[in-house]
Amino acid sequence: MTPTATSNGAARGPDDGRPRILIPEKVSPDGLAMLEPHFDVDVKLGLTPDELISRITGYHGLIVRSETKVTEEVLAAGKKLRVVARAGVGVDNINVPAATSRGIIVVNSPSGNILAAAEHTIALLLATARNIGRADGSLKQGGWERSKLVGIEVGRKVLGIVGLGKVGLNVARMAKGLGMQVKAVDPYANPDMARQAGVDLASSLEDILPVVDFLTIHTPLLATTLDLVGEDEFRSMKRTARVLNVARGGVYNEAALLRALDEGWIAGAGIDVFTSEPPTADSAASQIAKHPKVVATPHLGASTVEAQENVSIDVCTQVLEILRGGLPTSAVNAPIILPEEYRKLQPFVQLVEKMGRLYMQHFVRSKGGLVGGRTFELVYHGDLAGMPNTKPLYAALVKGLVASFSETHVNIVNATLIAKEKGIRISETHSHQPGEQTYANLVTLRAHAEDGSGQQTIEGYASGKRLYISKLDRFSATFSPEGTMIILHNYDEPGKIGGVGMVLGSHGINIRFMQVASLDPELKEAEADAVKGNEALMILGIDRPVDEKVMEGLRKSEGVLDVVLVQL
Ligand SMILES: NC(=O)c1ccc[n+]([C@@H]2O[C@H](COP(=O)([O-])OP(=O)(O)OC[C@H]3O[C@@H](n4cnc5c(N)ncnc54)[C@H](O)[C@@H]3O)[C@@H](O)[C@H]2O)c1
Ligand SMILES: O=C(O)[C@H](O)COP(=O)(O)O
Repeated sequence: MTPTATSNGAARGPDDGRPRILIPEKVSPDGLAMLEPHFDVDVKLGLTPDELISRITGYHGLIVRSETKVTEEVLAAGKKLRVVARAGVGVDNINVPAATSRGIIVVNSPSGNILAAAEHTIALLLATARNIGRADGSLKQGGWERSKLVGIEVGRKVLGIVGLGKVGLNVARMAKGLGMQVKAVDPYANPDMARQAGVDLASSLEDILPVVDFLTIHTPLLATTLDLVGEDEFRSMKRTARVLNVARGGVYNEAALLRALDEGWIAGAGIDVFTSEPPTADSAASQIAKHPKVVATPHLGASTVEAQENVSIDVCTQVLEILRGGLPTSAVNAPIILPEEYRKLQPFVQLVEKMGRLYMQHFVRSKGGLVGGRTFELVYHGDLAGMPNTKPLYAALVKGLVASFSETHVNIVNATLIAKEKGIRISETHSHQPGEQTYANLVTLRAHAEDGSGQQTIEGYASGKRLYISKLDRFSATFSPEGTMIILHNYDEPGKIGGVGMVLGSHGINIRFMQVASLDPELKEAEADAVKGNEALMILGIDRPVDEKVMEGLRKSEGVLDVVLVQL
């Protein structure tokens, strides 16, 4: 085969035994210099998707930024690929599940560019306030427009931040330095950090929209944050307000943003990211980019010399480590369990992650707030209590809890750090109480309310590879935490099952299984007098997700106290 040129100018053949790394985007040389003594590093800019597919065979590592689409086809063609590194945060351009199924580790740099992204947000904030883009454009065209381009001051104005994570918190600190008042919405923000940064935490987006002069979103793009701000939200803002997006295209609905600008519901926008990049001709994204009330940049949030050095060193260190057989520090998809512990703990890792997800979906959503707080206790019984290393179970709980509100990828390496960042406290108890032999391999998850008002409990166990939930709050049950489920809290009276079956049947929804969980026998006696009849939980496994109409129908069924849709 023809030798390929390496980034340090040397020419080597691909078969000389050294691992090979392909870099199809501009990545800072600082990290690459660490790789070059050990591997063949090929920088090949401007590859088409087909060229990438045909070239990737024979490479052990691939390092990309946001432009390269690492599709299933690319991964399938990369027969020798062991690692895909994202020199940045977002991995939305990488098919992570396909990488996982092929055992390819995906790593990123979660913090290397956050300062750059925060500073870019502030740059857009000031540019929208002072019409910098239009003024610069007009002057370059020979104009001298002063009276048309009078701006506003940002000092003493209100900045609303949605998503007070790494970037959001830095934006908040910088905005305070500009003399702004900062209000933030983030159900999982760390209140201590918010207080220290001088940020008022609000309970909902609706609360802040009418009062903010600027709004900036710093959440990941998830199902729950797609179109977070649409027509209704824009209409509820001040007509003088301006919005900023240095997160991901899609957190503001682009069609709604265009209307809001055209019809004067808001005064302007500073936009760095779009749903398609570069925006396709005539799309809402391209009209926004060209709009006179918009200052637009081509996804430059992370494009500083310093940020590019940071992310390059971050990911190249990990590529080096992985290709030498070590563990990465920021793996997006690495197994959260080490091989030697895998066999014994694997079913429990899945169980505990599902218990975390069930907790977030059942208790948190059903009560409309974070009633259970962030203090958790994991109790291991039976054989599990004797396991010396339960770190994978701890990591699995953090993963299950944060999955519903963050795209942060939790693994055994970063779980403690992420729990700390999110203000989640987890204690682990190895229960060796006598007489527990019958509870071999049982796990109890307890959530303690912050105000001391009580606790919620989920219990589960694994039998071989099968997982079961045996207790949900005050109710005893036996069901597999699998797929889509509806959990109804109801009075345990005759006729309930028929009523619920009718509602689901009328919408053509098949029931896969049904379980009635009754009040824990010990509680039953104590509570029997206090409640109107007995309460029960009805757990229905269904064949597909249902819409709000079905949920509303179930809520209206007689004797139903609460209904929650759970996806596990
Ligand atoms: N434009 C760029 O070049 C650039 C550079 C860096 C990061 N980013 C993007 O910025 C975003 C934020 O990055 P980060 O590092 O701060 O992430 P992060 O995970 O540290 O913070 C995200 C925060 O959003 C919160 N959140 C999630 N859902 C929410 C909701 N519905 N309402 C309110 N808050 C919610 C989470 O609790 C978390 O605190 C990511 O999408 C990232 O890809 C863009
Ligand atoms: O997710 C990120 O890290 C940013 O969006 C930056 O993307 P980039 O590396 O393509 O600049």
